[in-house]
Amino acid sequence: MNISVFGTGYVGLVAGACLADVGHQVICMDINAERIALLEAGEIPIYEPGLTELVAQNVATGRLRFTTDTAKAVKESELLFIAVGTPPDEDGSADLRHVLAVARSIGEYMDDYKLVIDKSTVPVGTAEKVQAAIADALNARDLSLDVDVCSNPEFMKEGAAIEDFTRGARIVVGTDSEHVEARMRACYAPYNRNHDKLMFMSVRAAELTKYAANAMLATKISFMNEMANLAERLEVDVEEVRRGIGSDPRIGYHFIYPGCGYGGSCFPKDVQALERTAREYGYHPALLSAVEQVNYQQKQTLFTKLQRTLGDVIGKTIAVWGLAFKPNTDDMREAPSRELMEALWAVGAKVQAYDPEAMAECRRLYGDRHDLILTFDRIQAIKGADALVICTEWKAFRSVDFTWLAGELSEKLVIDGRNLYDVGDMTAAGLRYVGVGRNNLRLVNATYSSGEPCRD
Ligand SMILES: NC(=O)C1=CN([C@@H]2O[C@H](COP(=O)(O)OP(=O)(O)OC[C@H]3O[C@@H](n4cnc5c(N)ncnc54)[C@H](O)[C@@H]3O)[C@@H](O)[C@H]2O)C=CC1
Ligand SMILES: O=C(O)[C@H]1O[C@H](OP(=O)(O)OP(=O)(O)OC[C@H]2O[C@@H](n3ccc(=O)[nH]c3=O)[C@H](O)[C@@H]2O)[C@H](O)[C@@H](O)[C@@H]1O
Repeated sequence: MNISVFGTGYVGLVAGACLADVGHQVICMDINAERIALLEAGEIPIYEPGLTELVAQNVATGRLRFTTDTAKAVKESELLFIAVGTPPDEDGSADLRHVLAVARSIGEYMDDYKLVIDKSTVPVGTAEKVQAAIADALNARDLSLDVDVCSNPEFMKEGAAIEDFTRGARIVVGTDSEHVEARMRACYAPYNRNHDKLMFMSVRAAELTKYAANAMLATKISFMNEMANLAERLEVDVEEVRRGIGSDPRIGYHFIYPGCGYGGSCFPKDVQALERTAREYGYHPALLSAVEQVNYQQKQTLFTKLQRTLGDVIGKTIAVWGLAFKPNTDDMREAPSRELMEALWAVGAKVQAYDPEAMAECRRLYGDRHDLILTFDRIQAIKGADALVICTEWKAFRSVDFTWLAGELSEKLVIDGRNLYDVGDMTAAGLRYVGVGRNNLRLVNATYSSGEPCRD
């Protein structure tokens, strides 16, 4: 099939490359000329495991092409995927500017039937707005052409995006048209061989399914972070509780890892946008507000724990391991590391940071500043530091020589935002170790008693 994908970000580029890989003819279009030039030169603007090879292979076969030419992308394909960003607007709702700009361009350039597929995460009712924007542009040209709009939300995770796209649990399509159903079945047939993963539903249900999925996952995380904060006060190790509840298949082990708060480009913005939608429709979303509130509080936990254990962080040098919002990506959008570093800088502390993939992104975000040193490796980040804080659970951080670490850090303090280590091993090496919900803040600081203040 001839497919165009608008937007070559995490979703558009992965979707485009995967669809080309199963035999479709794909054009990836972006208004960012620099990005397209990079892609045409064989460079990938983001870090996503396996993507460089997948793009190269499919460009070589001629099935994957890049362009900044909107008219070409509209005219040459029947299936038009919209995969542009939907960032939060000032009031927290999803900003549909980019989605509707693509819709207008489709109406401006189409000259035969098109099936428009909303892959971006968009609020309930957006497909109708996309249809209206296309119709307006067609009217302005005095044309009446058939066009269908369906919803096909994406559930991939960064760092495992190719695997998720090609072997995801389900493919949700919102449509009430038999023709659209047939075309979408044909498009996804290569991924649908073993069992039927395609789920057809109403357009509005598909749009809400995407937000409900992200909100449910964010709720699990905030719930577990709340348990961690409680466990700390009850002198319980939350990791034991995690194993205890995860073993119940009704709960499961996924997304119950306590930590320093969820980040990334989606959970924060999608929970906020769903909350906004609820309010718009006269419903008070008590649970969603609490999920957000717990996460806001959790993102401060690393700095609070540092302050509580060190007393004062002014003038200290803090080593930070992990800058990306999660492992296997270079994405630092809403990353807990940013909250920590900005809080440290505000009180006059220095940061020595290392991340296997996000160093360039960190430099792009913060530029050259005297209180940020990006080191060549994780070892260099420790040299001359007073304490270590772990923000991202990259595999390479899992095995460490604790005795060496205790010898290097002047305060012998490790704040572990991802609970990577065993409390006993760390203390045996002479380290003061503070995890999240690990019942050990009291051990490292006798003055700690009342816990962190609750945010109203
Ligand atoms: N990042 C992720 O893992 C996932 C994201 N999503 C959703 O998918 C959508 C896209 O997300 P990302 O790929 O992360 O965004 P992104 O910000 O990485 O990329 C968006 C791209 O769209 C381009 N763009 C903007 N306006 C355009 C236009 N008029 N025509 C063509 N290109 C245009 C931008 O230049 C940019 O390259 C969002 O709605 C997001 O919520 C859904 C599932 C996973
Ligand atoms: O809509 C989206 O963009 C995507 O959002 C998430 O994917 P992503 O943000 O890439 O990454 P996740 O693995 O879900 O992690 C999100 C955040 O939650 C945190 N997390 C995750 C799991 C957990 O148990 N604990 C926890 O704190 C991670 O550290 C990270 O900061 C969803 O998992 C995807 O299904 C969805 O498609």
